[in-house]
Amino acid sequence: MSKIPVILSIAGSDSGGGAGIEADIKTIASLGLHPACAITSVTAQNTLGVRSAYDIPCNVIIEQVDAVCEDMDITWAKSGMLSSSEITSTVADMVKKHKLKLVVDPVMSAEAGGDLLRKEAIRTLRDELLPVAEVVTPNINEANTLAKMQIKTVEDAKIAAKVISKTGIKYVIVTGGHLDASDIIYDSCNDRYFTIPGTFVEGGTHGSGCTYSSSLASYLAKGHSIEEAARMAKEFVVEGIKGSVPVGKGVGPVNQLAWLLNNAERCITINNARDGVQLLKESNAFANLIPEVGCNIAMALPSAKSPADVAAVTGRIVKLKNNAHVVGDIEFGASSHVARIILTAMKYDSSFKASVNIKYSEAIVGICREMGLSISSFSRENEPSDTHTMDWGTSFAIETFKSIPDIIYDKGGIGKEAMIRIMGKNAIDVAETARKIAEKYQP
Ligand SMILES: Cc1ncc(COP(=O)(O)O)c(N)n1
Repeated sequence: MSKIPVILSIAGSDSGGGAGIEADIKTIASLGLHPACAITSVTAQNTLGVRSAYDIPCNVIIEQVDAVCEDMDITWAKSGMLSSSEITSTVADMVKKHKLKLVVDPVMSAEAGGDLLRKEAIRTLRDELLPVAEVVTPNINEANTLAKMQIKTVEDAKIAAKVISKTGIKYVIVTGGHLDASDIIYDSCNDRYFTIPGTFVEGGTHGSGCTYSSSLASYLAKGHSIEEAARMAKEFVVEGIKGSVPVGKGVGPVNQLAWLLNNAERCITINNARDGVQLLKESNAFANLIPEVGCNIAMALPSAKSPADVAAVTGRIVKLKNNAHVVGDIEFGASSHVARIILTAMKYDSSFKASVNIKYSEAIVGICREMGLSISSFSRENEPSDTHTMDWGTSFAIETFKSIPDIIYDKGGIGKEAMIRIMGKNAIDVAETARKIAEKYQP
């Protein structure tokens, strides 16, 4: 059995389940690593703010860290809420004792309101904890406090990162949720900066700092460079913010499982497209249905919004010596034509996530009719000038039929090959239909 890294989170508990230890455990587990934890404070908290906090006695924090470090092989840890100078100092001692590589999230207050750090502990954080840590991940407000600055621009954030690095820490990452959404990394060993670009996204952000720092520690534990880990951690948080669901009356919590679920959906979708392609490849007759321009089979993610969310064959499927020849791999964003057809159909019925285009002939349409498939069509001559043919044509055929038909065809136009599209719920279904049509077709 191969071992998986264990990440130790030394942080406070959020009874609301959005931030703190609860966020860290979900994040680390989602990334396939084992989360261990040492609780520093128990907060009575919800999405509206912190009601109270009970600090765990230092000896109990020490016992928790000793217990897991003496048993498990732990290299990377992260710290979150360390409310007092004593707790901060204790954690610094434990980091040294167990030779932990530490990512520090310098938690100071809860986003929804409530201080989580006593003022006098800021000095201990700066003087004792940062010198023994690897990375610190302040947001703009935290960077202002640590660097004693008022950051207004990305240039200011760079200066602040360098100021904070004077504590002796290797990397300072100023997260940019308040500036232009990019994150600034300062590497003090090599005196260089990296910028991780980003765009603002809508969604719940409670727990975003905790989620970022624990995903960063996880990616570092997996062996990624600081730049790679920071890019991937940002992506993890962005998916969590986009995927957040409101669970209270205040600031919505980041959904730490969104990244994992999206990944699972992507695997399911790619595998389905791959199985569909395999069916077409194995069919002896399918090559006879391949149009001059080639064909593609595509399968969309359930939440697909653009061709980037649709898996298809990168170089289409072409006819080569009477065989179906698959050119390239199956990837997201590989099709624009078939992807647009699916995206349009999904606006009417989101369960129709797949399509394959095949050659048009009256005989083939006749076979479809005999097979009992529902059929609709559009004519390129009627297309308004300001539209995209596949968006308009698919909509037209669906609206005339009053639901999504199995088959949408058009007879082509000047320089445009006539085409049939098979519509379906997944790539295996549409490939099966294509195979059955092919078996009945005598070219
Ligand atoms: C126990 C604990 N740790 C950290 C945070 C900060 O998270 P946020 O700033 O998103 O509220 C929190 N609210 N509670």
